[in-house]
Amino acid sequence: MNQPFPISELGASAVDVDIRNIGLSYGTNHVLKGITLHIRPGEFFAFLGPSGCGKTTLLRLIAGFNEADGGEVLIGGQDVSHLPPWKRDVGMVFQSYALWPHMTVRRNVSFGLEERKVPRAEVDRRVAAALELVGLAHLADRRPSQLSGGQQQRVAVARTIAIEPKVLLLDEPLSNLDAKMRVQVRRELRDLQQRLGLTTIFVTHDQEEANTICDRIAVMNDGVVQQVGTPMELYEKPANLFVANFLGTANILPGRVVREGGQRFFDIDGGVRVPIPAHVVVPEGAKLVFRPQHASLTRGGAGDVLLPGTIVHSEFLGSTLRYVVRIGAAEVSIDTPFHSGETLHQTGSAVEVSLSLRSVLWLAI
Ligand SMILES: Nc1ncnc2c1ncn2[C@@H]1O[C@H](COP(=O)(O)OP(=O)(O)OP(=O)(O)O)[C@@H](O)[C@H]1O
Repeated sequence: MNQPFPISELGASAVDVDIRNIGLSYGTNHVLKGITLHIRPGEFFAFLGPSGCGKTTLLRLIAGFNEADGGEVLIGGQDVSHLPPWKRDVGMVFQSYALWPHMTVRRNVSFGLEERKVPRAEVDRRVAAALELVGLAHLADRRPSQLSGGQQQRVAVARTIAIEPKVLLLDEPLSNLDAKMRVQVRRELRDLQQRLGLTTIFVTHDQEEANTICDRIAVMNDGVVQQVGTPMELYEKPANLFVANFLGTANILPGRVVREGGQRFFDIDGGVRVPIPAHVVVPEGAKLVFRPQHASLTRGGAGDVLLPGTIVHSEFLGSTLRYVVRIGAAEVSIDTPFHSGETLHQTGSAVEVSLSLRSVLWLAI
């Protein structure tokens, strides 16, 4: 997929997608609860969230396959909320690929163009260009059953970009591929999207997939957008516990803020007390949250926050030592870099978990 891009000047006309206060219910099941998002022109954007949170429903709604109870969808500034799918200029790649089994690869790609009454010479040009772009020109005469999963996925992409959509919608396009193929195809998708400069929305429940290929991510849960940001923003500054947990591993210590003698403390459930410096803001109901790699283990060591604990489990993972440590009533994971000659702390030994206050997140639900 490294050929120069020969299809028309899609990138030059990249459009934005504006989703305004979208609501959708199936009976009493409120699947989308007032979703508002702005996807920038040429952006690779992900809807990320657990199964059932409403991502596919939202994607299908942008495509025109679902109708909202309220709200608007604008593509390139045009309100398409009441237009049928074929009038929206969007292309959707389905999880199942939905290829015609009895047609060759070439016919699968040309079919949609013929249906649209595109002139023959233009069909041939676009099909050749799309197949070239996904690196499948040499397999144009095969049928889908004679292709690997990754190749079938590329046919589905070729068929979609051949219609020259303004927006590309991808519904978990990698989920039917094995782990190795997923990594390869996701790179190809990113590369293709960059060369096309095509506004692309990608649905996934896999944080690694979203992190590696998308510019920005909307993290969704239960029909609500929890946070929008770049992968790094979401990881470093999660807005709440759900986002912290969904993107990477988060250690969560429940407890409560208490005041004694003019000083604030965070009493971790189970009896460990941490002083809270005056300048630190702790929201109502917050828990003490930190990433495994932001802590270290010391015996009488230094750190803004020192939490006494007991080693529950330890593992040597090559470059990293992973510990599970009991602190109060909770268990946390700590990853420390392995230095040559170092030995593991033994299970049952008393340690101190050392944290810098800068790496502590005070997050409520
Ligand atoms: N046609 C439908 N009729 C009734 N309920 C539906 C319909 N389509 C989806 N739902 C419900 O809407 C909710 C959201 O479904 P949706 O497919 O959007 O979730 P998702 O986040 O894409 O999940 P997954 O990752 O499992 O595909 C679910 O509770 C689902 O059961």
